[in-house]
Amino acid sequence: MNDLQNIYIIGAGAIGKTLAVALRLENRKVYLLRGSVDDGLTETRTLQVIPETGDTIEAAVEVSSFSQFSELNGVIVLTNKSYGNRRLAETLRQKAGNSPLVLLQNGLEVEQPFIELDYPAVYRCVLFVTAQTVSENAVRFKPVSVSPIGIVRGTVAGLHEVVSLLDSARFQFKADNDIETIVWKKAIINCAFNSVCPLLDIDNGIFHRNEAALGIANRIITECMAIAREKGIHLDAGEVEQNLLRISRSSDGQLISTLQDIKNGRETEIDTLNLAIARMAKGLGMEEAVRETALLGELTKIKSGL
Ligand SMILES: NC(=O)C1=CN([C@@H]2O[C@H](COP(=O)(O)OP(=O)(O)OC[C@H]3O[C@@H](n4cnc5c(N)ncnc54)[C@H](OP(=O)(O)O)[C@@H]3O)[C@@H](O)[C@H]2O)C=CC1
Ligand SMILES: CC(C)(CO)C(=O)C(=O)O
Repeated sequence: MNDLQNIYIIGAGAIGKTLAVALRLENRKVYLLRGSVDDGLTETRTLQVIPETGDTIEAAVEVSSFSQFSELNGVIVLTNKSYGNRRLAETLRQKAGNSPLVLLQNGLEVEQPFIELDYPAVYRCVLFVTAQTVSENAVRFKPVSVSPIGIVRGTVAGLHEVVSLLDSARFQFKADNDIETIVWKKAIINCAFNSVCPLLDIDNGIFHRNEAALGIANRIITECMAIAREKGIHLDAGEVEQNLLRISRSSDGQLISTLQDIKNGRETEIDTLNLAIARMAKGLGMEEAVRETALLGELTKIKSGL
């Protein structure tokens, strides 16, 4: 029997901590599990979430690791960086049983390792929030709009069940029946932000401040849309550009996660962004159509390894 009341959040980063606090404040049963380490420790930490306006909220959250659990019987929410998915898909397989997974991650093909290992229920979310770690137990958080969740593999009833378990006043979710289109739109925008900003070593505002940078973003949008079309996803280039500009204005001065990762010597998610587009293009015999997207991705990867 699956006890969906248990919510296991994997990855104690900016998003994982924020979600854990939002759910604890509604008395949900939350376990925050470390994604990159398994030190066998369990501790209760007081985590703080600092909004842009208004009062800081906080909650006591149990933080532990995989070896503390023989099974994860409930909803499993992935808030780890996408490059950890392949290893996590293997580590989790036995413990997860039939528990549904919800992926709160940027990028394309991030669900692939879980599909390959036959997880029975996989749901995908596109996050419309910004969260940044400010200290070990504090996160700055700005909800932009309600984050949609849709089905990769599962049922409509299952989708509504996970949405109602995760949705809360402070971190809102809704069910969406066309998540693939939203995933692509956001991923294309990230292909521009997560390569151009790190390569220029500049903040997210560059696209609304600099016409030449916006020109490069528009070429990336055009290239990626050609691949999206082949996958049956039809987007409007003008609308994607407007979304990119809106994010650029609203996050002026902020550094994109890939640039923060490079500055901190961590791996980046470029493999599930520009490099995922390049792999898909190769599979379709369309390498020439995505030359700039692929090149920017390769340069970003080189920069992260220097
Ligand atoms: N922050 C934001 O504003 C937004 C984030 N996103 C997406 O949400 C996801 C989470 O982002 P965010 O919380 O900001 O990222 P953080 O870097 O703050 O946290 C990610 C967590 O991933 C875990 N992790 C890192 N490496 C590995 C690994 N090799 N294997 C398993 N787990 C690992 C770590 O957990 P632990 O410390 O427990 O080991 C880490 O704390 C990403 O896909 C990001 O692109 C999307 C939109 C906005
Ligand atoms: C594009 C952006 C900045 C929007 O939140 C994002 O996805 C991120 O912070 O990783």
